[in-house]
Amino acid sequence: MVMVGAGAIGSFYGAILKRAGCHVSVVLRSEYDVVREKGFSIDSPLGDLSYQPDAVYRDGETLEQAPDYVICCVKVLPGVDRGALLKPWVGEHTRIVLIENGIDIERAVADVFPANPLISCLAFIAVSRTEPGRIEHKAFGQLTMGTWPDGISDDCRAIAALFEAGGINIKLSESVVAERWRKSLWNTPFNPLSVLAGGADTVTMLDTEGGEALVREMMAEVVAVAAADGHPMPEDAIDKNIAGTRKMPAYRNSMALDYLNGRPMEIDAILGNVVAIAQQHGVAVPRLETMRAALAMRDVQAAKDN
Ligand SMILES: NC(=O)C1=CN([C@@H]2O[C@H](COP(=O)(O)OP(=O)(O)OC[C@H]3O[C@@H](n4cnc5c(N)ncnc54)[C@H](OP(=O)(O)O)[C@@H]3O)[C@@H](O)[C@H]2O)C=CC1
Ligand SMILES: CC(C)(CO)C(=O)C(=O)O
Repeated sequence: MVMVGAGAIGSFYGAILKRAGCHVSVVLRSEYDVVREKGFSIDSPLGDLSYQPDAVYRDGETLEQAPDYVICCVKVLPGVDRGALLKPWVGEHTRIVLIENGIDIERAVADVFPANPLISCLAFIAVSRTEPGRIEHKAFGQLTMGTWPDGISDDCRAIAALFEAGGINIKLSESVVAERWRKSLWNTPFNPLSVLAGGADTVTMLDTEGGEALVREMMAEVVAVAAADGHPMPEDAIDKNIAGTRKMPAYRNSMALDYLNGRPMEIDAILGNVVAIAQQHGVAVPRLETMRAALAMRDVQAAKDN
């Protein structure tokens, strides 16, 4: 296995594969020296998952023998060409696995590797990097996965079995695109809203006057876009999402953490692509459009200020 991008998600799921007995290599950028020297230190309710990867590479190195699986865990950002990033590590028979948030994020990779099997995964986990090479896994960890654009191939079952052997619950889905819409029902409202509210957690967003109503309205827009795109959701999907979120302790999502740490945010993957699909289908999404424009302004201003 080669993990391309081993921040919070890549290093955590790399640890899981290591527990399953896999040979796990990582491709790193800023953390190359630290991880080469000390490995990853991972605090987790599953136990101490700290490990030394079998090999640590820099971006752009090459391998004599291509791996069976390349697992892409970088943020989905407009300036990041994931196809180019993966290229050195993907051979003729390599299966590509994405563990990343967002809607319609597979196409850019599939276009570069049309002949390689592509497995798309959604992570339901709270994990973050606290310092270089140090990861804090707070809760959850389930992966939902399927072959892109649909079906469950043997390759998909094989990698799912490895994650399960490492202690992770897996949901296999015949339609990973529908699963992305279901996750988007949560991420598309909550992630941008938390940023525009200055890094608000879930309890603040739901309990502030007008907060839950706004989240529900944004969710209704996502439901309408998903349905127009061929992925209708159950009628109680919004109620269930709100009730589920209310049961969780106050939680800051990955975009809120990026914002608070001055890192680029996945605005297009999580919100912009939903707005673009709404426009293709002629679905009105005034709240999502407003959020997208306001977040884009924040990004532009941050770039000017830094
Ligand atoms: N964290 C979480 O709880 C959750 C995250 N997700 C999703 O998972 C995905 C990954 O997120 P997360 O792990 O949190 O993000 P992180 O920022 O923690 O990690 C991203 C990693 O990608 C690396 N990277 C980026 N560009 C390159 C490059 N050119 N070469 C080598 N490495 C590169 C970064 O390196 P560097 O440090 O040098 O920038 C970093 O190690 C995102 O799509 C996110 O939305 C989904 C659910 C929960
Ligand atoms: C659903 C959640 C909150 C964690 O899995 C997430 O996707 C995020 O933090 O962006």
